[in-house]
Amino acid sequence: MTPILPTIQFPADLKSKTLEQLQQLADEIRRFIIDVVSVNGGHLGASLGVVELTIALHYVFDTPVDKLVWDVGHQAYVHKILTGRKADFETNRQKNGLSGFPKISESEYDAFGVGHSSTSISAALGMAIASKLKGENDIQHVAVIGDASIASGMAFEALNHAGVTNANLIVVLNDNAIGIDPSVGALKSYLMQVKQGENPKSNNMIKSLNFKYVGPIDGHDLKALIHELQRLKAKSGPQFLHITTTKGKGLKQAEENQVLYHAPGKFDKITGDLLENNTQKFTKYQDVFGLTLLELAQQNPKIFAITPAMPTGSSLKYMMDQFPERAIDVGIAEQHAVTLAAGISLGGFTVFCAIYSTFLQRAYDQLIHDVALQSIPVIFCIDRAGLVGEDGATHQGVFDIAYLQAIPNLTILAPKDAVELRQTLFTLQNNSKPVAIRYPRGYSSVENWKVSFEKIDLSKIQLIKRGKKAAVFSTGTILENVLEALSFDEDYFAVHHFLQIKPLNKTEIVELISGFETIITVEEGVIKGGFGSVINQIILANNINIKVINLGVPDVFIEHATVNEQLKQCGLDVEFMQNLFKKVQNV
Ligand SMILES: Cc1ncc(C[n+]2csc(CCOP(=O)(O)OP(=O)(O)O)c2C)c(N)n1
Ligand SMILES: CC(=O)[C@@H](O)[C@H](O)COP(=O)(O)O
Ligand SMILES: [Mg+2]
Repeated sequence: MTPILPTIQFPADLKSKTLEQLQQLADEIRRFIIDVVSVNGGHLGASLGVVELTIALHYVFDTPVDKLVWDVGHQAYVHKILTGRKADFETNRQKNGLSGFPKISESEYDAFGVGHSSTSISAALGMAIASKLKGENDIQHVAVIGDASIASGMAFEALNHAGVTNANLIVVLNDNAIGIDPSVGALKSYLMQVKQGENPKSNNMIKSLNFKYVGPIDGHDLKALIHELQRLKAKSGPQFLHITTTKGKGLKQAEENQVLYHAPGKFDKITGDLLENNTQKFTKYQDVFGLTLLELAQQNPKIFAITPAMPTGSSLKYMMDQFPERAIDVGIAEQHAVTLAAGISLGGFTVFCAIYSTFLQRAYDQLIHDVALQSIPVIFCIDRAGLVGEDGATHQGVFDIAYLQAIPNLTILAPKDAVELRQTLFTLQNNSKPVAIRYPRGYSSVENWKVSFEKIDLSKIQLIKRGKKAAVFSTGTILENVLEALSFDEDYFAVHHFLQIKPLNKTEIVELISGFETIITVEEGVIKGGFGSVINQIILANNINIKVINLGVPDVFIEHATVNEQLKQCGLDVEFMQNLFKKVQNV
């Protein structure tokens, strides 16, 4: 058989192909994605599940004039391959390479930038409303959204709005019955019923929101997909196509173990077997959190824990397996998770709410209005805080210190290592105020982190290294880089670790600073409004005449690359810091 993929650069190249050729193309694209992702890593299962859908969409619609908006965008590899980026696909998620998500600046075919979920219907509806206003009545606007993402508040808000418009919006629900972890909630059972034909058409929830509903149809049946999409294209107003697909389709292991193969890392492209990660250092921070919380929950029946859709990613799964009544996944619902935590806390439980730093951005009002304002002692376990690597700008956990800093009543903690994270979790069990603990993506370099529990003084500023002339004020795990960078120094630089970023004891800090010529603050978060900014304010308010250097993430979005490359870009790597320290010391 002559390969089809080499003949395809852009969607226009699809139009002349026969159904059989398009089916062959689907197989070739699957092979191509498996070949590249097995070597580079990245999101696998979601893209393998939408190969036929993506071909059908680009075959039927006239992109980029018709707008195609992917939800989350982790399933858009096929879309990238079909829209002029096949040759660059090997650079996916690498520095200066393709982004792992659709991005307006990368291609005119990427109608909307994504990474966080449940935005697609709002964005596509907005585009559809704009098209109507401009009299562009022939343009279609398609949002492709998964079954886990459509259960989120934003998606519901958009459906509710779309139903009272005459906008040319087509929502394609890609229902594979799983998110990263198994989908949860009542909507999941509803979709199940619809698929099993148990739900009478008159009782269709989507229809009752004024959408024309079609489905469910087999999302791997190219012929059926093309037929339905052609029909929908010719109609106007809000329409809804429900398709069913298999996440990981085409790679046996990915189909059978969908959670693991959501983003499996490197694997054998033939067998699908995962390859060992040789660079791995001891235990992931998420496991230090998840396994410690499990131990605490075994001892303390008052502990309750919540994750919005990341049981595996946050390692809350350990507690969920043993205590399903006290550890729950609420789905992609960060806002709900935060307010729910407040409610359960008021009911007398010690609530740990595990959220990635980047996703907590969604729940800022809930943090302020529902938790901090009422000083409800929820414990936020902020995972993936700092630079996250290949997911890039949409997923960086670099804003939390700055956005939490502004909230009264809230304590912010950033442990220096795995042991301190463990002891912090233990210490906080009887806490009476809201608190946020931030810890990074990736591995701890401490091997024996499972030490006996001990209460620690959270607010104590820790003297890590003595020095006479300059002081480094560091917070969080970036301390490791600071100490490595200072390996040359005997007693010029003092190093202090701030486990507690907020509140700070101003008098203690003023005393600490006195006697030094230079202060260098270091944090793995944005400089503007971060830890360093607060130290600067104290220095200014107290009229202290001292040289100050703030290290942190600069005022730009940090794109995809390895964490080490990103640290370098931000001047937080060992080499940069060492050169800086030497310059300060004048050696
Ligand atoms: C606001 C937000 N919360 C959490 C995530 C993490 N996340 C990425 S993909 C995903 C699951 C999406 O499931 P679904 O919509 O069903 O798509 P599928 O992966 O099954 O194709 C989650 C929870 C996110 N990207 N955005
Ligand atoms: C697309 C998405 O939002 C998630 O799949 C995310 O990439 C997970 O990140 P971690 O790999 O840090 O769990
Ligand atoms: Mg899904």
